[in-house]
Amino acid sequence: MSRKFVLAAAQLGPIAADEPRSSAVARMIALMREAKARGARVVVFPELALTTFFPRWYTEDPAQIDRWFETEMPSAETQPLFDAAAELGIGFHLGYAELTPEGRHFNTAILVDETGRIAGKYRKIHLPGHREHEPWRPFQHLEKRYFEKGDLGFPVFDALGGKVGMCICNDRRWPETWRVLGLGGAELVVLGYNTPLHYPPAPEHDHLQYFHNELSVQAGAYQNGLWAVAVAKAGHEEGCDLIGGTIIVAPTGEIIARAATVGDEVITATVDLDRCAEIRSNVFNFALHREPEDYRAITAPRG
Ligand SMILES: NC(=O)N[C@@H](C(=O)O)c1ccc(O)cc1
Repeated sequence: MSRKFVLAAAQLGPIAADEPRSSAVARMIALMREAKARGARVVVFPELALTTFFPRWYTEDPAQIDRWFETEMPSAETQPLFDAAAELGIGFHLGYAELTPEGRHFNTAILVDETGRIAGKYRKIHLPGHREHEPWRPFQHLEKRYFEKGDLGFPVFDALGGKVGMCICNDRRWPETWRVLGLGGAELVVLGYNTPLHYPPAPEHDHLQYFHNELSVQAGAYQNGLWAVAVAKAGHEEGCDLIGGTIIVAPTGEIIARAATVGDEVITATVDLDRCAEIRSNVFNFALHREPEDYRAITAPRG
């Protein structure tokens, strides 16, 4: 399989609380068709792409929470996305809230290959925000309340003719995420995000939200010599502004495609996985230049 292909990122605009899954899926199928028309082998959708970003609301009622979660994948409502992908012969990445048969809740993403097979699955490890109701905030960020920490590590999968790593949203801000994926051999990292423009604990940083997104993804790509795609759910959603800024980044750290709106939008770029060697055989040749003996502090257990 060729290691050079067109990658599409499909940014989603806001999803209303009362918007049915079927509507979000229809929007994604339209974007998938556009991606295919532009020659894409795979299309990357954001974190929690089937619903509104529900951790912004506090509830103590489990039923109110569980309605945002998927108990099967595909389900009757998401099957059309799988059918469209199989018909078009295109892979996709989808973030969703996962409720397991054992009653466990995860912030999850899957990678589906061109044949419709689930080739990879990841459960978010860095859960941001808080656990209890904090009424002083204009909106909540209750990921620590509604999700368990992921139990699948930072996985790298054989897909798209190469090695694909996965992480989700807040994970992108942590260098450890990227390094573990890089050490796992990832040549492309796919991730989605929901990032509010307003950061209530430090509003003086609001104007830096786009910058910090780019800084994190560009650094992760460059320092590990891999391609990265970061895809937003964006726009004014239930009174909360989410940043856009969907980007595709080369192993050199350069942004080679960028969304121009905060709505539904497809961006594409030609990705050549062989270009990882430009960095990985040189400045970040891990075998030659890494000095793990001196990195013990970052792997020490929490003290
Ligand atoms: N869905 C996410 O993981 N979003 C986070 C992030 O973008 O890191 C995040 C968490 C809390 C905030 O107040 C802002 C942003």
